[in-house]
Amino acid sequence: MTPSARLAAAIDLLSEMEATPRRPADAVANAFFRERRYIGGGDRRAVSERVWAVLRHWRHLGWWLEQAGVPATARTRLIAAMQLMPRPGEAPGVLFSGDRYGPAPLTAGEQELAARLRGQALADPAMPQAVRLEVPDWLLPRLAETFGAALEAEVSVLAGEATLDLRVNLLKTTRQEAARLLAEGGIHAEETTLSPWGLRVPGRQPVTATAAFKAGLVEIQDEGSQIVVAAADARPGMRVLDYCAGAAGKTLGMAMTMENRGHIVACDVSEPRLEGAVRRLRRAGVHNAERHLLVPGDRWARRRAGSFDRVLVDAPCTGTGTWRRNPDARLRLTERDLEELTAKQAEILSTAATLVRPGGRLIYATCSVLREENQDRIASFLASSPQFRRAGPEPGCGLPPDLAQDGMIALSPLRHGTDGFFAAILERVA
Ligand SMILES: C[S@@+](CC[C@H](N)C(=O)[O-])C[C@H]1O[C@@H](n2cnc3c(N)ncnc32)[C@H](O)[C@@H]1O
Repeated sequence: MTPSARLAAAIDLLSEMEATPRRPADAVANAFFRERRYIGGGDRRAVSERVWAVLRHWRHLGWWLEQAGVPATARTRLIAAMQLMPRPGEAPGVLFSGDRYGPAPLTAGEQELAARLRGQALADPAMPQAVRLEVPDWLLPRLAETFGAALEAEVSVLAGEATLDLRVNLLKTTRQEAARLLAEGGIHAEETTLSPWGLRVPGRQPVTATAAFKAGLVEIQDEGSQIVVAAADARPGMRVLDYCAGAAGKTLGMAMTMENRGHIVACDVSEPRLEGAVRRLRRAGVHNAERHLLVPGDRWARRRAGSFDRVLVDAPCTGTGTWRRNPDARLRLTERDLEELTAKQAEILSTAATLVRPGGRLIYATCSVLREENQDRIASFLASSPQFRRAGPEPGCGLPPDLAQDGMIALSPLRHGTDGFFAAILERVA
């Protein structure tokens, strides 16, 4: 594709995202490229990169368009992005070429906009703090409550780009051997500092195309998510429940720490997500796991009350800790979503708690950085559940010393280089 044709595709993709604002951007992009198989890998990456740069700086770009009195559309956002985040050798006047596959030439108004923004810095001192930090206005006070004096630094890193982390599957290989095999395929990974099973790959590399990935030796999993697996401390021979298992990201990790021995049940209310687990479990060589779809009125949980050594609740949450990967999620999140999610978290936690055996552990985790979903949720659960108390990590579970404070772990991209993750370790004492 010519640079102009790539820009035209970026305008189309961004327009589709604007037309379906509640849909995650990566789902829109996947569907977009599926319908346009003629767009090859390199072009796809270039188009996505341009669109994601807009998503990452959505509020900055919107602010500038508002100052210019120009409606925000896919075209105007991209013109603003080209002027405020210029790339060498690129100019809207040239790329909006009007040729066969390129976008229509700039209108007089768009030319005026381009001229007005040329040479301006993306961030302006007159911008409100929420715009500067690329967060919804209503959320800023909540983030300030979480991060205190570190607000600006923490949220700026959350707005950056994520690392690519792998969890080595010890059921099949060792960390050294996996790193060696990846290096043979041209991918040089470094050992993670917090997770004992992690490898960090610089930049965007095609890990899923490697023999190591295809053979189930490594799984893509953020280091923070691996730390949740360590906090769960699922050991060989235990009965373990992954209550919100999704496509089994953490089930895979726990099956590994269980050395494939004992029994693990992966539950979820979403059939497609649980379905997604099948291939991953097979690839990883896990054979101590079963899946269970939770349906309304299900008696499954009642029959298994008090029977699990470990219950992990990887709760549905705002995902504020994963904004580096999903910058568009910031735009979709509403106050109402947060209210609904905290209510759901409370309900899930109290049901899941009934499944823990006396002496067993309940691990509550989110990929959120908000107190309401994390520390406050645990405080309110403990206030109404005297049979549980916070517990320290078990020795040998793989967690670095001192990561947990009062049985709780709060990871952030700034302090730990991981996604924002929270985990609380609770023990059933009666
Ligand atoms: C954070 S995701 C889980 C991610 C998964 N554990 C992993 O590591 O890949 C939360 C999951 O909770 C599930 N969920 C939502 N409501 C639920 C409920 N009432 N009971 C159990 N699972 C629920 C969602 O379908 C979603 O898959």
